[in-house]
Amino acid sequence: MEAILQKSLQIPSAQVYLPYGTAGFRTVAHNLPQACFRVGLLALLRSHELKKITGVMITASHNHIADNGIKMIDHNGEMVPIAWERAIEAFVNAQDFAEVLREKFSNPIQGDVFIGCDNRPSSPELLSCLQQAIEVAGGTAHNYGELTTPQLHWLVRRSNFSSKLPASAYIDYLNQASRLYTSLPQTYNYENDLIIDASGGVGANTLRLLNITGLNFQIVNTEPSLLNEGCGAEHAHKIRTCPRNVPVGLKCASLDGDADRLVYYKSAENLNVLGGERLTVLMCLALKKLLDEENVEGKVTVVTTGYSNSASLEYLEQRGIEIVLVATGVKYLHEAAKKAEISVYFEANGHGTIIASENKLASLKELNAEKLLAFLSLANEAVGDAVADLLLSEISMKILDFSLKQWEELYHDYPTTIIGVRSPIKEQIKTSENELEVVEPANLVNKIQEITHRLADQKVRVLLRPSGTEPIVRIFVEALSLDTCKAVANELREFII
Ligand SMILES: CC(=O)N[C@H]1[C@@H](OP(=O)(O)O)O[C@H](CO)[C@@H](O)[C@@H]1O
Repeated sequence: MEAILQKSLQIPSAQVYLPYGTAGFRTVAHNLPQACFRVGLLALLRSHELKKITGVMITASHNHIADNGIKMIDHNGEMVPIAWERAIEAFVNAQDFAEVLREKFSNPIQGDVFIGCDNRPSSPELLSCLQQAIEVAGGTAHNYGELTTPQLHWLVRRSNFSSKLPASAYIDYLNQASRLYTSLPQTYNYENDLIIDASGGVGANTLRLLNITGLNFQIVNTEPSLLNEGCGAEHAHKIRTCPRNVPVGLKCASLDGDADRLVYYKSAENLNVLGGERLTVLMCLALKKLLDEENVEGKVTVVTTGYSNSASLEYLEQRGIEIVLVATGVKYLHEAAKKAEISVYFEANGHGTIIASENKLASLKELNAEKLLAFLSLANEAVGDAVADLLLSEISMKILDFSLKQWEELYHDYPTTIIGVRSPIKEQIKTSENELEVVEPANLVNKIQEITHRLADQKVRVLLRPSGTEPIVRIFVEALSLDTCKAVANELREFII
C-alpha cells in the first residue's frame, strides 16, 4: 500500500473536481493523469475480486484533440454498472487518498487489466499512468497501445471466454463478415462503392486491415493531427455540412474519433444524415427479412432515447416493433436491450449495436438459422462499434437490395433543432427517468406545457435536459416546421438563461 501511495504522489493531480459524466471521465487531458492512476487501481481491484480480466480505455471520442477521457471496462466487455459511478467518482476525487487506499489495498492483490488508447498526443502519457498503477499494486497490465474503444471492449469480453487474445483476433472477427457479404447474391440497387471518413481517429487503422471481398471502400481523413477537425460522425450529425476531403455525390460513412459511432449520408454541401434511427430501421428490416427467410420466430425490440426522430418510431411501430425509450447514454440503452430477445439499440448520434439473448442464440443454433446467426455474430455484443455496424449496414443494404437513396426515402424525418445553453438553473432541472418530461422546477414544467398546448397543431415535442458531458442544458425541439422548432428552442433558451 505504501508503494502505491508513493507512486501516486509522483503523478500530477487535477486542480478541479472530476465528475463521472455520461461517458465516464472526460476533460482537458492535463487534468487526467492522477485520475488514470486511480481508475487503473479500481480496474485491477475488480479483476482481483472476480478473477477475470477487466479493462481501461483512454479516449475522448469525438471531443477536441486537447481533451481526453477514461472509460473503465467490466469483465463482460460492457461499461461498468451504473450503480458504481458515484463510488468511482469518489475514489478518483478523494482528498485523503492514503485513507481510501488503506480501506481497499491493504492486502496484496493480483489481476489482469487490458489497457489501450486512441491516437491523441496526450494518450501515451495517460496510458503510462494506468500501467504504473496496475503494476505497482501487483497486477499485470496488458498494453494494447492504440486501438478503437469497441476493439478493447471486445477483447476483454472474448478473452474472458477463452484465453487472452491478441489485437488481431478482433480483425479476424470483423473479416468474417466477408463470408456473409459475398455469399449474398449481387443485387440490382445495392451500391458497393463507399467513402469512409475516419475523422483522423484510430478507426482508420482497423479499416486498413479489413478485407471484405466485393466491398470497395476508400478511407479519407486519416491524419491524427487533424482529429475530429471538420470531419467525423459528430460533425456530420450536428453541423450537417460535408466533412472535409469527402468527394461530393457519393455514398459515404463517417466514424468518430474512437470508432464507436457511425453515420451515413450522400455527400453534398448540406447533408441529410442517416444516423442512429436510420441504422436501427435498416437493421430491423434486415433482421425481419432473415427471420422470414429462415422461417424462424423472433421478436425484435428497439431501444433508443427521446432524441430519436418520431418519424422513425412511427415507421417501426407500424411494422409491429416494440420500442423502449430510456435516458441518454448508451449504458442505459445497453441495460434495457439486454432484457429483450433480439434488440437493436442506437442513440440518434449513431452509437449502438444489436444484441441477442443467450437463449435466443441457442434456439437459432438448434434451428440451423445460419444466416441469422452469421448476421448476429457480427454485431459487437459488448458496445457500439462503428466498424462492425458499418459491415452490418452494408450487409443489410445488400440483403434488402437498397441503394442509399431507397434507405433514405423509407420515411421522412420531422424537422428538429438542438441547442446547448449555459443556464444558472442547470442543477435545478430534473427530468423523468427516461428524460421525456421535465419534472422540476415547476415554472419550467408549466412553460413547456404552455408552449406545447399553444402549438398543439404543430405537434411540438420538447426534450430539455442538463447535458452529462458539457456545462450546458440541451434543448431539443421537434415540430412540423423548422421555423417552429427554432422559435420554440429560442423561447425556452430565453426562459432558462
Ligand atoms: C444529444 C447528444 O448527442 N448527447 C450525447 C452527449 O451526452 P450529453 O449528456 O447530452 O452531453 O454525449 C454522450 C457521450 O458521448 C452521448 O451518449 C449522448 O448521446
